[in-house]
Amino acid sequence: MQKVFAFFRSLIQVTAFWQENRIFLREFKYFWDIAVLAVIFSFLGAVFEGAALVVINSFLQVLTNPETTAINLGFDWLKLWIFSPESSTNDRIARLGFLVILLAWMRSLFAYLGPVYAKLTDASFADRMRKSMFEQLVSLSLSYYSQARSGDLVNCLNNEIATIQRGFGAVSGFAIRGSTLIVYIVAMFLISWQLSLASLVLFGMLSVFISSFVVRVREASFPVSQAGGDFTSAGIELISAMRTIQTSATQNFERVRFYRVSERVKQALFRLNKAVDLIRPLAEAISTTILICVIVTAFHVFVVSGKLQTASLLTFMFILFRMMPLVEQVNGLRVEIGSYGGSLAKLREVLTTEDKIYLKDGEIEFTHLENSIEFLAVDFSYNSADKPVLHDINLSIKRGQTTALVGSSGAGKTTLADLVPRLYDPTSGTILIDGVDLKDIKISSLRSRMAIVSQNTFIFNASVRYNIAYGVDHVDEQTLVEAARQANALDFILDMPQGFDTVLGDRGVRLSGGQCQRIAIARALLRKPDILILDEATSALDSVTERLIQESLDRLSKGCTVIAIAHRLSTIANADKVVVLERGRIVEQGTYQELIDRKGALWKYHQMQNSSSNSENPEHGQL
Ligand SMILES: Nc1ncnc2c1ncn2[C@@H]1O[C@H](COP(=O)(O)OP(=O)(O)OP(=O)(O)O)[C@@H](O)[C@H]1O
Repeated sequence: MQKVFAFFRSLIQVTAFWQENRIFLREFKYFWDIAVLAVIFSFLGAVFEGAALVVINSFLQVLTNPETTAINLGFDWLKLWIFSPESSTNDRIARLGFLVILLAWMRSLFAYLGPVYAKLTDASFADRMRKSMFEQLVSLSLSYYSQARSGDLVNCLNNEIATIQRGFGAVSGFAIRGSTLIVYIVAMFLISWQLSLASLVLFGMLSVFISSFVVRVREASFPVSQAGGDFTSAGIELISAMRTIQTSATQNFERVRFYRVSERVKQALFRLNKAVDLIRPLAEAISTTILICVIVTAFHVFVVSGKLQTASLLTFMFILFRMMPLVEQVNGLRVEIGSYGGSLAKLREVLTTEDKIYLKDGEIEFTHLENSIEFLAVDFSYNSADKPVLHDINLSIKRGQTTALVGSSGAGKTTLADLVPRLYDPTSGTILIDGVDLKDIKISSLRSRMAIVSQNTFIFNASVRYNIAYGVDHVDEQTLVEAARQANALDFILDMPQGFDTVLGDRGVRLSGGQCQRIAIARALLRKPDILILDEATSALDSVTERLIQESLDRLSKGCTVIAIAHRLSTIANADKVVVLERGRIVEQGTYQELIDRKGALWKYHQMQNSSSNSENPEHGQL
């Protein structure tokens, strides 16, 4: 039996449909039971509808010809109950009427349950898609984000998934209406196979005709997704850059740009809708023509010649009339499903794993640094097509020491520091941590023992409490207050309207640069890191704030192994080791005094900063 299952599974897996859509289809395993119930309920609804039609046919026949008993109800016991010899005509009509009512109520019950479960299936599918997107986004290497547009990703999360949910709804609607249609067809065949065959051939031709439009609609859906991504990007950029836009008085320039993207969305949607909307009226006109032709032919050929009773023709027409909107809906849904092609392609592009870089997790738990972190002949480039950003880095970072990275802007200091928490993997060479390859260490254990304090610390639009305790479980009030105190942040937090419960706004807009940094330091203090990466602020702070921050950084650094990215030489005079980088290469390393005495690169920076601070321009006092 298992072999049979395996055979079918492999058969399904090699089909082109599975290959193209497996990213979506495999999600079924999470909600297959709901999907199965939706299909069963919908099918039962269709079965009861078909049964009601057969009984209505009998009901009409008995009404028009009360003496008749030559009626096929499918079950002998049912026929015996309705047409029992002692029953009067009134009894038969009443029993048939009761049966019609019962079947109609059963149909209504399942016509309710079917769509409810179908919609739950759609919602479960969208839920799975959102969760898959999350899993994909958090497991990708950061280098992916250097190339991806955040607008495209937000558009996928928001609009494309909602669109696909509608598409999935269309598929289940297609299945539900399709199964009802099958039941109608069976009922039609029971009345007259000749008429049914003729109708089927005609409706089949209509279906083939519509297929050519589905292709056109699918093609028109791709520009809609592209324009949607462009528009979301433009929207995100507009809101994030509002300060720059207002201060640079570029509203007019931005208006032209924004209007142009919005216009592109309108045009793409117009072209898609033009293709979609053409089909319905066309299909309606063709269906009506088919219907009238079938009725006229049926009347002349079958009723006049006595091959079909008037009651049966009436029922046949009744079924055909009920079938017409269904046929239109099924065809409409086919077109609609085609229109989701662009969204499916976009989501597939994001969720595909084969063409993306992931960091393979290691297995060894990291608890603390015992000896050193060693960089051995490390090269790194952000993308294989780009030039390397780091070349032949050989460096030893000793436990408990402060290693300062110095160099001009773009020299590669941040990139080098980012390799330690494994935000990226070296393109070649190795990084060892206490002799173990960094790639063999469990990433979460490594990162949980590290803290990064940088000028770009992300502040969440949540309370001060949430921002400081971020990523640490169960922090009591006393520890929280103490961390804020140590970070010299307590005074300004208590001055805020709701103290630790004050919400800080998007990206911490309600905080000054210096306050953001102190929140970041408090966050790092709570983590009690073993390894600390400090990316010093390049923006000038007033001397009081600078002293407060330096003080809190000194407290934070105590007992840690520190990698400090320095922009002002004054902050690294006490470092155990200074590493000077130029264009991605280490040009010298040693203690601060050794390098100054050597009169090399650091000495040149030293001279530059001295002369610029003498010229009283603090901006020039930085590397
Ligand atoms: N995410 C990225 N994708 C592609 N290239 C990048 C990325 N981040 C940085 N770079 C490039 O890598 C080089 C080194 O950048 P890095 O940020 O490491 O320099 P830095 O020395 O820290 O500079 P700064 O002092 O200005 O912060 C630069 O040329 C930069 O353009």
